[in-house]
Amino acid sequence: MQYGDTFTPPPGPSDSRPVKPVPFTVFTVVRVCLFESLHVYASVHSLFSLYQCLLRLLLNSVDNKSAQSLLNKLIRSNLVNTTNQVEVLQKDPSSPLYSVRSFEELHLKPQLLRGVYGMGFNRPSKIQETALPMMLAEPAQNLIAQSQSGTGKTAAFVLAMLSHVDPNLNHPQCLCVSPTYELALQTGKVIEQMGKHYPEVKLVYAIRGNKLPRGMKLEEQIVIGTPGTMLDWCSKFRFIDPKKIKVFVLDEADVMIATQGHQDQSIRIQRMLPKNCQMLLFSATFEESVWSFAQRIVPEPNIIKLKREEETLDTIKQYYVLCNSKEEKFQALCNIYGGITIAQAMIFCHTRKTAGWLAGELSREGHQVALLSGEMQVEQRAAVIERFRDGKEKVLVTTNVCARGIDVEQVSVVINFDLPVDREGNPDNETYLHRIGRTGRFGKRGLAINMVDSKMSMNILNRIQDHFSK
Ligand SMILES: Nc1ncnc2c1ncn2[C@@H]1O[C@H](COP(=O)(O)OP(=O)(O)OP(=O)(O)O)[C@@H](O)[C@H]1O
Repeated sequence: MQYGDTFTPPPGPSDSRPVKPVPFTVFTVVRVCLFESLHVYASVHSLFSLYQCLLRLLLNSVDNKSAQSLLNKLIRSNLVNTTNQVEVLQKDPSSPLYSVRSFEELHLKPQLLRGVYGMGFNRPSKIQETALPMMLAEPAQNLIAQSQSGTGKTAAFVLAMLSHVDPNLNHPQCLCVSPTYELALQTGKVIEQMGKHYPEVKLVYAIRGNKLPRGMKLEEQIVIGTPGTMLDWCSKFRFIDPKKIKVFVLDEADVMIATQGHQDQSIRIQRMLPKNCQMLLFSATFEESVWSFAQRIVPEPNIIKLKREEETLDTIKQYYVLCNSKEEKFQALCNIYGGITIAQAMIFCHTRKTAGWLAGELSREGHQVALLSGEMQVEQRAAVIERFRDGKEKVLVTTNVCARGIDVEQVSVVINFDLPVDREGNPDNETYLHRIGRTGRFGKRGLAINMVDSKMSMNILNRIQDHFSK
């Protein structure tokens, strides 16, 4: 058994965004140094422990208890001090959570400021402090924005929508298009939480299953949904008058274009909107295809883009475990099961079949796991995610259906039981990034474990490493 630690020091200050650095006070430097030393100690210690744990597995002295207790230590050391860590990261110019401003300085409405603080947000993240002034400017400015998974994009555009809405007008004014039913519901929840003290603003979901009577005109100011239903509501059923829309948000653009039909539907919605409607597009990754889609849909945009090496988060440690077969991967997983369930874990498989098999085998071993895969009804999928979010299940076995956007704060471990590959068997770098981004949300520490079972999968992992230069 071998391990690969891809941890590299955080990159230097980014020049890709117009952020003014603040002078570091002695106090800040001392705090950061102290934190970093503790962090390095914890990392070295953790690495050593993981190495031992993996070595034991290799030597086939599969001693469940000690392997588990070592991994437990590793994971615990990654779970402590998260609040402190977020605070430190928000003061570190190289962090995506860095901020020189407070929410007060962003001139939010008082009701929204209360909503933000009520959610426990102390300071904006980099994407929030950079994007919000552009999104709230008059006249409206368009934006194409990239930021790493879990750095606060959703919160940013939700704030923008809530800021622009006129609560005295009872018709849709903001449309937000998400690639999946689950993501639409999740964003809706953020709108509800953030708009808690702004009850005049109402929200409706344009998602499959939400059937409205013919001829109805919506009174809610914000509509959030998936592209197909949103398009029907704007054109076929005319529940929405697209000419009255002020803000159009396209979330997870990379996922959107990966789904058959979503790209065209989004473009058709956009074509119905007035010229002065504000267009906002967000994505965690920007391959060439996403980029050209973004430019088609967002005219004259402001652009916030990351450099390639900034795409992965340094708060997520990435390892790999070498095995020889699917069964060996399963055995290795059983050995570390106690560790991964200290908090919550997501296990990604390439196919529904493997996910079903793995969930079945883990259950037979007496482990309590949840299974989420594409063939389930959307309502069933939402219920599984809800149970997982409430912590009723500690482990979720899934396919790529859950790789993107799902925000469950307590996920501290992501396991790639199968590495992500595209239809041609090439590494799927974007999916890799989205999968590991389910952990390490907003500065929390996370662990990603990749299971390698052949020369071919080792080659794929190496290519993923090369792609991100990490
Ligand atoms: N300023 C903030 N302070 C503290 N927590 C925050 C802040 N902004 C967002 N969060 C929290 O961080 C987590 C990730 O935020 P969010 O879902 O907005 O990120 P995202 O960039 O949209 O992620 P993804 O790319 O995976 O969709 C959420 O749990 C959110 O509540």
